[in-house]
Order: sequence, then C-alpha cells, then structure tokens
Amino acid sequence: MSKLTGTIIAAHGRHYLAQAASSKLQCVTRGKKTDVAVGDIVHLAQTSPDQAVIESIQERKTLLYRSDQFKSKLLAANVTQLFIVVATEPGYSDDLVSRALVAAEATDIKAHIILNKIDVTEPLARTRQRLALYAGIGYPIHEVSAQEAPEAARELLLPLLHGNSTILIGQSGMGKSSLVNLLVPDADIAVREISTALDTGKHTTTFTRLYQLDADTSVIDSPGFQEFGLYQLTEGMLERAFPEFAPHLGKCKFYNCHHISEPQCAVLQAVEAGQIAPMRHALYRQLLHEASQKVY
Ligand SMILES: Nc1nc2c(ncn2[C@@H]2O[C@H](COP(=O)(O)OP(=O)(O)OP(=O)(O)O)[C@@H](O)[C@H]2O)c(=O)[nH]1
Ligand SMILES: [Zn+2]
Repeated sequence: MSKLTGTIIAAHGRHYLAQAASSKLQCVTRGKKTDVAVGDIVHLAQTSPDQAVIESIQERKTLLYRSDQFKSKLLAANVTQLFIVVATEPGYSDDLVSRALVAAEATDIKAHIILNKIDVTEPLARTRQRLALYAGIGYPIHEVSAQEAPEAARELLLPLLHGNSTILIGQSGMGKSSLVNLLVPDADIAVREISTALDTGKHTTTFTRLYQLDADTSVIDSPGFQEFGLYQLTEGMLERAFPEFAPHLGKCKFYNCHHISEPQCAVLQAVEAGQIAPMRHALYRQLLHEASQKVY
C-alpha cells in the first residue's frame, strides 16, 4: 500500500474524493469518522489505482462550519476567504448574508460580498442601498454581471482569488454557478468527473467541491444554502464577530454585559443612535439565543 498526500476536493455523505498528484482517488475514512472536510489535506493509504483510505488529516489553518441545535456540519477546511454571492434579483436574505459574515469573522477569514446581475437595472439602486450597510461595516462589495459582462467579472475577481482558497456561498438563483463557470476553466467537466467518481448521479449541485486553479489558488463551490445555524459560537465569539460592535465593547456599565437589555449598555446605545443597524443587533440577539440552545 503506498502512502500519499492529497487534498479533499469533494465530499458526499461519507464518501470523499481526494486529488493526489494527478489522480483522483475515492476515499473512505477508518471506522465511522466523518470529520473530513473539503479542503482538508489528508494522508492516504492507497488501496487500488483509484481508491484510498484516509489515515489522518493534516492540521487545519481554518475550519468553516455551521451547526444546528444537535450537530455541526463542516463546510470547508483551510479556506482563507469567503465570497458571498448576492444578486439584484431574486432578492437575497440579510439574515443569511449576515450569518455568513459572522461565520467568516469567527473563523478569522476575509469576507467579500459579490453583487451579481447588475445588468438588471430596475432593482439595482435598491439593492445597492441595502448593501450599503455592509460596506459601512467595512466589507468590500464587488459588482459584476456574470451574464452581460463576463470578462469584466473575471478581471475584477481573478486577482482577488489569487493566492487564496476561496469558498463561494449564496442562495439559490444568485448566479453562483455562473460565476464559478467564469472563474474556473472547465468547471463543468470537473463536476462531471467528480460526480461520476463519487457516484452522485445527477445531484451535481448537492455537494461541495474544490477546484485547484494553481498551486496556491483554489475555489470551493458549496451548494446553495437556505439555513446557516451558528449554534457553535460562544457569547465572546459572537460579540467579536460583529465588527461594528468593536468601538463600543468594554464601554458598557457592566463588564459582563450581554448587550441585550442591560442599562447603560454601549452597544444598545449605539443601536439607538443609529450607529449599529437594528437588523444586525437582532441577529446578534438571535445567535446568542441559538448558542444557549446547543445540546451537544
Ligand atoms: N440577468 C442576469 N442573469 C444572470 C446573471 N448571472 C446568472 N444569471 C441567471 O440567474 C439564474 C441563476 O443562475 P445560476 O448560476 O444557476 O445560479 P446559482 O446561484 O448557482 O443557483 P443554484 O444553481 O440554484 O444554486 C440563471 O437563470 C442565470 O442565467 C447575470 O449576471 N445577469
Ligand atoms: Zn452592553
């Protein structure tokens, strides 16, 4: 049995696909372990020309995950930045965008918002206005039209990808697949290869996959998400995951203030004064509630 090092490029249930040098290997874990994520660097024992067993996972630089009350789900390992794809239409959910931003902050990775479909002009002004909230907090917003101006989109986004491992997330219909196809040469061929190897049939968009663009650049496409639980975050992580809270932290009357209903809370005062968006504070409150519901 030969030993190899590879990168997990797709995960489907307990089946994984690793890229090791130029070959793609179907992998399983030992026992019932399921803690492998796309983006993991793994040490493999090859058992046949196209199969291997995952022996160990190399220490991760980052691990992005979401969770509900009962369990957590690994999204991707070793990512350095998150692209959140939104569009002029259909409308996007601020709740999901903010949850993704919170996850990025908690993982200590950069987050960018990509506004796609700017060719749809009717809702454009309104969408920009909604996104101004995030620009105000400091998140970069990049405007593209994957369909009408693909070259411009590539010119804008490719330099941002360079040297990073970027995960793209977005609700269904935002144009994430269109963007991946622009940014990743032969993405569709890669997806077909991966789904054949993993035997996922037609469910090509139900699993997360990684495309290696060059030695130090990769793009991870994750299926459209409708929920983004963050039950795993602790109170301390949560208050720091809202960058706009930062100037106010440590200024509350009570040093252990939860910023929920305490008197002379600097965060609540900032909400009152219009310095923190009520929607963001409401999400903070909701996430704090979720954190307290965790049962694992
Ligand atoms: N007008 C316009 N339409 C676009 C643009 N980009 C994508 N679309 C359209 O938006 C729809 C959704 O695009 P996809 O790329 O499939 O979106 P997705 O976010 O991957 O959606 P799922 O596959 O459902 O996860 C398609 O009908 C695309 O043709 C754009 O820049 N402008
Ligand atoms: Zn407070």
